[in-house]
Amino acid sequence: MSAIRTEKLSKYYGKRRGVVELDLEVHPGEVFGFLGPNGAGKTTTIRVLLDLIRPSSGQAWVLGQPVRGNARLRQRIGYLPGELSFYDGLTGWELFRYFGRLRDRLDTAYLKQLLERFDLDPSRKLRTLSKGNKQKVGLVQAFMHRPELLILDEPTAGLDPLLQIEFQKMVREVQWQGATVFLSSHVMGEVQALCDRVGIIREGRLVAVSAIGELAERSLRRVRIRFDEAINPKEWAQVPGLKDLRFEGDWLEATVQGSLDPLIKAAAQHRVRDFISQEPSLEEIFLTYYDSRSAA
Ligand SMILES: Nc1ncnc2c1ncn2[C@@H]1O[C@H](COP(=O)(O)OP(=O)(O)OP(=O)(O)O)[C@@H](O)[C@H]1O
Repeated sequence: MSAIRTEKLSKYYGKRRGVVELDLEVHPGEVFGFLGPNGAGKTTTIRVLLDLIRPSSGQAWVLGQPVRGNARLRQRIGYLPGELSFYDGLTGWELFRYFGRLRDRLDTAYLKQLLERFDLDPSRKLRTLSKGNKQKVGLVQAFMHRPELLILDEPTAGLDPLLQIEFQKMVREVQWQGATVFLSSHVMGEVQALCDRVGIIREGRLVAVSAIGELAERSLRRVRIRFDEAINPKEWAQVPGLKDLRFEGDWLEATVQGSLDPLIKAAAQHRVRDFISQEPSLEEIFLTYYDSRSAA
């Protein structure tokens, strides 16, 4: 059983594209990052998964069940919306009690523990809270019933760095306890730190799904090699996968696409004194991927 599955899922708002023929699969127990620029279709996908909007065509399943008209599924999902403003007139407590009633479950001890972890005062009306504090309310309500699946739309938007770390700890804990986490994000560092796999969505279409490590392998990395002697530039022109070659005395610098192997084999013909390979950040990976797709 998949935690989330969509099949040829499309959503149009009139003529405007939301998402197009999305085939998505999230495995139970994984943390899956859903990445894409503004307007790519992340929120649209999430809203379909929660049955808040209906797709134009295609289907979606959550925890093995069709999402359509399946209100009971919501009790098993923790959802952090991008915007909580709908509940502005309530205090934190009122909101938590309201959700407790909706879900038929309120574990006050666990709730208090979450409030403490997120350093949140639940007695204030949501309207009076800063963006960061509102986000904390949203996170607490998403986690408080220990859901099997968490669907989080931009979970750390507005959180300070310490709370971002606390959030990451929470995600790891619930994953350890068996939950699945699906999160949309622009924050590459967070995705890199947390996610097992990522899906990249662009203009409504899923353009890549990959384990974080594999994504890194496919992308560019900057390499610097220092040799024991000055080197001859001509020798390197034929090495596959090298771009932007630069030579400075006994240093060679290059951008490598794909496998490092040809470069390492060529370098091994000489005495190597130093070798520096810079792991691409997810941001670079992302840009590389987008650039190569748009050039194609
Ligand atoms: N209610 C709506 N009516 C019309 N168009 C919409 C509506 N909601 C979304 N769209 C359009 O659908 C596309 C996908 O939007 P969506 O909000 O899903 O993207 P997103 O990836 O979540 O972006 P962001 O990161 O900015 O939240 C966009 O072109 C957007 O303008």
